[in-house]
Amino acid sequence: MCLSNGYEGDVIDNMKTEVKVSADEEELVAQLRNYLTEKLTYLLEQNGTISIGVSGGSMPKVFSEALLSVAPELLNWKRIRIFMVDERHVPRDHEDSNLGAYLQLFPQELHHVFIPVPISKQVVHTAQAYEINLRKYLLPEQLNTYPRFDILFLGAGPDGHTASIFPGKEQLEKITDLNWVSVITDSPKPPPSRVTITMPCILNAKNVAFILTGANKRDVVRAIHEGDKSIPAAQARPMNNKLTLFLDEHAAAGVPNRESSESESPPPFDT
Ligand SMILES: O=C1O[C@H](COP(=O)(O)O)[C@@H](O)[C@H](O)[C@H]1O
Repeated sequence: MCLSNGYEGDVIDNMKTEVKVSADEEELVAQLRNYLTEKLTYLLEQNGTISIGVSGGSMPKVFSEALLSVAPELLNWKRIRIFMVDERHVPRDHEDSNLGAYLQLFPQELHHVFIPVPISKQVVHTAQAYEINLRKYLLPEQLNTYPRFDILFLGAGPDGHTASIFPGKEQLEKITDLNWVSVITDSPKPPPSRVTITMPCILNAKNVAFILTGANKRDVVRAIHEGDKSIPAAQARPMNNKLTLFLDEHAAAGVPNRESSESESPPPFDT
C-alpha cells in the first residue's frame, strides 16, 4: 500500500532536497531499488568503476535487498565497488562490524565487490590501511584532492552523527596528508573505536542519500532538511547541492510543512 509518495524539490539554501516517504520496509526497498536503477543506468554509460559508499547500523538489510533486486543487466559487478563510510573497530565476524553485516547478506561470490577495511591492532593503522585501499579504487580526478564517490548512502543517529562523525567531535585526527579516512577512539555510541571517511569526502560525493527510519530520527530529519549545520548529519551537503532523503512515516514527521509541500506538488528537478 502506498500511503504517501515522495515529494520533490524543496530548495533550502540552494540545496535541492528530494524526500521519499515509504509506508513500510517493502516500499522503502522499492524506492531504493528505483533510485539505484536510475543511478546505475546513468553511471554504466560512463567509464570506470562505480563507487558506492554505505553506512552500517540499520542500513545493511534494506540496502542489500534493494541492490540485489535491481535488474541483473544493470549489475555489472566487475565495475561496482562498495565502500564502508565508517567501520567499528572490531573483527569482521563481530556482530558490530558494518562490513560483516553486509557480507552476511551478500552471496559469497559477490564479497569481492566490498572494499575491505583491514582491521589492525591499532585503529590508526586500520585507518591508514583503509585509506590506501580507497586510493586504489578512488583515484581523485586531480592530484591532491578528495575522492569523488558516485553515491553515498548515509545513516544518522538520533544525536546527529553520520558515518562516525559525532557532534562536537568533527575535528578528527589527521592520519595522512589528505585525510580521506580518520579515527575516533571515544565514540559516544559503542564501540568507542571506529574509522570513518571525513566530511570533505562526503561533501565531494556526486550523490548523497540518507536512509532514516523511526520516530527517534525525526529531529535529525528536521535539522538536515533545514540545513541546521550544528550537527554533522546536516553538514553532509554534497557539492552538487542535491540531497535525497529516504524516510518512513515516523522519521518524515520531522519534515516541516510536509502536508502543504505534498499538496503543492512542486515540479521534479533534474537528475
Ligand atoms: O554506529 C553507526 O550508526 C549510524 C546510525 O545507525 P542506525 O542504526 O541508527 O541506522 C550508522 O549510519 C553508522 O554507519 C554506524 O557505524
